[in-house]
Amino acid sequence: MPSKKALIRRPSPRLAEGLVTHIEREKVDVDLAVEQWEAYAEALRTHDWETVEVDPADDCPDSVFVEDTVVMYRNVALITRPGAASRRDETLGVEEAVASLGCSVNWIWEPGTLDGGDVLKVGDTVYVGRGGRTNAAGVQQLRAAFEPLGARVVAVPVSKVLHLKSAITALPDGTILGRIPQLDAPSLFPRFLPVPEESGAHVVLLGGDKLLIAASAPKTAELLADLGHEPVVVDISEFEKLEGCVTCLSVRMRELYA
Ligand SMILES: NC(=O)NCCC[C@H](N)C(=O)O
Repeated sequence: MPSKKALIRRPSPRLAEGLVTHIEREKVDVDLAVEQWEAYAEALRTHDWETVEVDPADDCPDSVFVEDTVVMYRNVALITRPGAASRRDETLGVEEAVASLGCSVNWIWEPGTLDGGDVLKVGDTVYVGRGGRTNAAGVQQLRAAFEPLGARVVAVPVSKVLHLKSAITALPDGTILGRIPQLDAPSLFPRFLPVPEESGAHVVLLGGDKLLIAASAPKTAELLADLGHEPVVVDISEFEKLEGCVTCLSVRMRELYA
């Protein structure tokens, strides 16, 4: 059944202590981050997504990046086991939230690790990045959870960026957006549109032609508008300092049985 709910999670007051792996640490303005997060949530609501706030996890600096803690396929919520040990407590509140929305709940178990940022769904194809945060057992467990539901799981090596979705996302027609130098195996993706900026590789599909995209990717927004899409621009500079992007601040739930 179609639904338009999006999980979001308010930034922790300790956001500035969030993990940084592939970029230099820069000072994060937490007040500005909260304003940016509120504007992001408002952009979702403006485009008919009902936002559902997971209880805040104030002791978890990276908890705003809620995408990493759960992967949805149909009405099944796969609670992850984040690759970074410091992020594992984030899943508790998320599990409660998805259960209260009526999802079937499944889990990644030790020794598996998987971050939601490594999972890109394009129709029934589920690409999963095997890299710094997601291990082989995590890939196997994802496959076991979703293939019986009709998914085709394609594992992709990821060594150059934090997550698979740091390098690519997909347009509504399935075209993959990204930058070839950030990919280990670009030939795995059948239809590929190179973008002019790194953060241009990240879009959130809002419905119809509308795509949420970061203010740091103006040339990509222009390119996408020129191809008939409607970019909806949000400034997420404070989250980008922590290797976050537009995708990681929400989890869209499109097939709830509510
Ligand atoms: N899915 C995502 O892109 N998540 C971003 C997570 C950033 C966070 N600082 C981390 O390193 O885990």
